[in-house]
Amino acid sequence: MKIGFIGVGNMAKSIITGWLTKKVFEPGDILVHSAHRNNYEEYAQKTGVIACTSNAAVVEKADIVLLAVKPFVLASVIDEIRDVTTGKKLIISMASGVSLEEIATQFKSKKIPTIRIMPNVNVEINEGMTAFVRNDAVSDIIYGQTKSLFDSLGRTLEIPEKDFSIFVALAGSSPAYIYYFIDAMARSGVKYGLTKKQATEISAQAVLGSAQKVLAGTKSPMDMVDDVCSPGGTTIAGLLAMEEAGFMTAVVKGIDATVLKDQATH
Ligand SMILES: NC(=O)C1=CN([C@@H]2O[C@H](COP(=O)(O)OP(=O)(O)OC[C@H]3O[C@@H](n4cnc5c(N)ncnc54)[C@H](O)[C@@H]3O)[C@@H](O)[C@H]2O)C=CC1
Ligand SMILES: O=C(O)[C@@H]1CCC=N1
Repeated sequence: MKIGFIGVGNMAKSIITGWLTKKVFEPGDILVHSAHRNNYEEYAQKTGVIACTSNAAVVEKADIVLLAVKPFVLASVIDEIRDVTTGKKLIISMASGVSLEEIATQFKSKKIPTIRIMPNVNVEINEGMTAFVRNDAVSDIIYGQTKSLFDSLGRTLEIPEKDFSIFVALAGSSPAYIYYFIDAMARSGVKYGLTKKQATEISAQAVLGSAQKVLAGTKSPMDMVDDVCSPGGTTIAGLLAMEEAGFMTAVVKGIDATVLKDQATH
């Protein structure tokens, strides 16, 4: 099976790395094309994936085509590939804020099997979180096969399309917020004399262990907060100071802004 990428930016490269690591695809089964010839040709030389000379060539040669361009470019890309896209090709879009209906309108056909996904950059280390929804042209078999390709990149979840905006906030965009939190913790460590490297490792490991404990699912996060807050201790002092600075409100406002921005793309 050949898989093609239109757009070879941050997200496409993260997915390709995740698949090559797990040997889900060989480099020779991956076709790429993007707007910047120097970038994608050099990338193809480095990784062994196949560089195509146009977006249409990717569609002609691939069985599955991932549209990995920014949302505002999607319409012009579909204009370029419409004539070579038949019902035998599976189209996967990861563009935030662009619905399946809008994609079908752009293709001028409801018969193009299309899956909308929302991955995150952590697919690069096979620890991603990817949401899925499909249109009526995608059979159960194709859908199951496609989902298992993404299962190799981390966790996957089928959700209704109406929930994609909140999913973007909680999983697509949130790695940036979590990296930012880790960096803020690390800077505090530097303030107290640690090197940035030490402080970053300490903070990242604390986030990783905490996330794994939440996913283990024995207790709610709030119960675990209580377990760490010894009466009269350091943690409750720190937590209350963070709340005074608006920690919970800052997070919720950030998620609200992400959702609104995603909805504004519709
Ligand atoms: N970066 C992220 O963490 C995530 C991104 N996404 C979605 O993934 C998509 C891609 O995002 P990024 O990889 O971050 O963007 P990017 O800017 O890193 O990459 C975009 C790619 O599209 C190419 N491109 C631009 N115009 C083109 C055209 N006419 N034909 C072919 N290629 C063209 C560029 O050369 C570049 O390789 C977006 O729709 C975004 O919403 C979804 C989830 C997470
Ligand atoms: O910032 C963005 O628009 C994209 C979508 C999710 C992550 N990055």
